[in-house]
Amino acid sequence: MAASADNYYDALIVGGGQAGIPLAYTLAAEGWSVALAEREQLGGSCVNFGCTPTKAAIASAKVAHTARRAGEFGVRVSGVSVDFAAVIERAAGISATSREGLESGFAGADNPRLLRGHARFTGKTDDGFTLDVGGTSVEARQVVIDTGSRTNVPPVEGLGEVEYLTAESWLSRTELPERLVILGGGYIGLEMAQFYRRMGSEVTVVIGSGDRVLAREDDEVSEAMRAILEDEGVGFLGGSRAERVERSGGELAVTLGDGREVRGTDLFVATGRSPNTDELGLEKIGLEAGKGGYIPVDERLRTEVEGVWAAGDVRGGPMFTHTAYDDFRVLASAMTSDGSHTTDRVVPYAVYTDPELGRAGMTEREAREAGREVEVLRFEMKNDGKSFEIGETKGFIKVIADARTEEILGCAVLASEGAELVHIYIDLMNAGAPTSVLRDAVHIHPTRAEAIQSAVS
Ligand SMILES: Cc1cc2nc3c(=O)[nH]c(=O)nc-3n(C[C@H](O)[C@H](O)[C@H](O)COP(=O)(O)OP(=O)(O)OC[C@H]3O[C@@H](n4cnc5c(N)ncnc54)[C@H](O)[C@@H]3O)c2cc1C
Ligand SMILES: NC(=O)c1ccc[n+]([C@@H]2O[C@H](COP(=O)([O-])OP(=O)(O)OC[C@H]3O[C@@H](n4cnc5c(N)ncnc54)[C@H](O)[C@@H]3O)[C@@H](O)[C@H]2O)c1
Repeated sequence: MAASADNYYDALIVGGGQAGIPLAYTLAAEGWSVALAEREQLGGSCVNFGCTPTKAAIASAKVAHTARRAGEFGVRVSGVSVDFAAVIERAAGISATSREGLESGFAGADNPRLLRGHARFTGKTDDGFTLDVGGTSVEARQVVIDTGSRTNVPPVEGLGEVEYLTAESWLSRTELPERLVILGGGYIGLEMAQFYRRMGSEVTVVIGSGDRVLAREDDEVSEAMRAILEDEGVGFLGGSRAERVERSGGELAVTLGDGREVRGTDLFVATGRSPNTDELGLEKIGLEAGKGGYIPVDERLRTEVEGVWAAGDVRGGPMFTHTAYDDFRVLASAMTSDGSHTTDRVVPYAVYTDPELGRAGMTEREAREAGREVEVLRFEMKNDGKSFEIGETKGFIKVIADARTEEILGCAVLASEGAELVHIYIDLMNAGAPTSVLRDAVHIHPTRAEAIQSAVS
């Protein structure tokens, strides 16, 4: 494919996120003329306010926590205190370094070319699409939508009149909230609850209509996670959504649907994410977003309009960096090769609390609902030698296996470094291997990988 005249491209990628950037380079290397439109910062949610800075901040929280526990290890550390502004500065710095790496890749490059500005469709041509990118008209034969998501602001009365933190804004708050109320008991709510608590804030999480944090997980996982955070002093209110917020004096009062009230100095809204598909001019090309604004795609990430593809958070389904990155591989395969790489995949994920929850596949509830005959295997981390020796005994491992074939259907590793350890199961799942492969293997002693083996032995 030949490079074309100015403002005409073989492919325009809308959004410089986790799928868009690698795809731009891959298509360009295949000889396509490629442009990537980005309205804010390269790297999207993950690099600029999501995975990268949250995990950097969580690392600071772990250091503070470990320093406070030093006495348990016979080490004297006196007067542990947190310089919150420095913690934020470190996290923001790590985020900036990652972003600058992406920026330098595009600097001065002609293919792929970086176009700055909001992109929206303006129409369809005989062999492609026209778009406006920050006031400039652009034409492309194929378009990939990778525009990510934003905080879903719930219909809570008074929310528009008060200041609140979100996933997008937390990095600009350099003063430690004294008493923080978090709306949402999902990934963001829990990770941030433990972070702020370890920094020194008083924290209350309003879970929402249900009573369980991480509502998709099995009851025992949700309950253990809540108990671990309660142990560190995080408060929870479940069973009712927040319905009204008011500021009076220096305080915020959050009223729940059942009349209960929780007060704090600050509010963090973490009630889910909405796809950035409402300002794309999809109607100009006859593409209709589905429920919740997500763009319906097939297993090769084709939308209903030929020549338009969607990747990452906007395509519905799992909203993670690693799934967005795998979407890039699906698209590269579909757009330039035989299309054999599809979204039929084992999807793992982790919640970066301490201990971490590493997860893959079905929960026990999902496996039973799917009619599978299951064997449930469980191992307590307190019974693992290495975990005992290093003082990281919280949590457990749960494996759901097919009772007949021993194939691993799902697993939950709620343990220190659980996000790393779970990969042993993930690789077996991808290989379609039975638990006997792990049972008969020799694992090094003492390691926590022994616990992964003990769970299935
Ligand atoms: C606080 C937080 C923590 C997270 N932690 C993790 C984690 O630990 N692990 C994990 O796997 N996932 C995590 N995620 C999720 C992960 O960040 C997202 O799933 C991932 O970034 C999605 O990638 P994407 O390519 O779909 O979109 P994004 O990376 O968000 O990229 C979309 C880009 O499109 C741009 N854009 C939008 N509309 C337009 C337009 N019209 N024109 C031009 N540009 C546009 C945006 O500015 C943005 O740069 C976290 C998310 C949050 C919010
Ligand atoms: N470690 C990770 O991989 C990671 C970390 C953070 C975010 N993410 C991604 O970001 C997405 C969004 O995370 P999230 O935590 O915002 O969403 P979530 O869907 O995980 O949780 C949303 C929570 O908000 C609650 N809620 C909804 N309305 C409410 C109201 N009015 N009052 C109180 N609570 C209310 C829900 O009951 C639920 O507990 C995740 O699905 C995930 O894909 C991933």
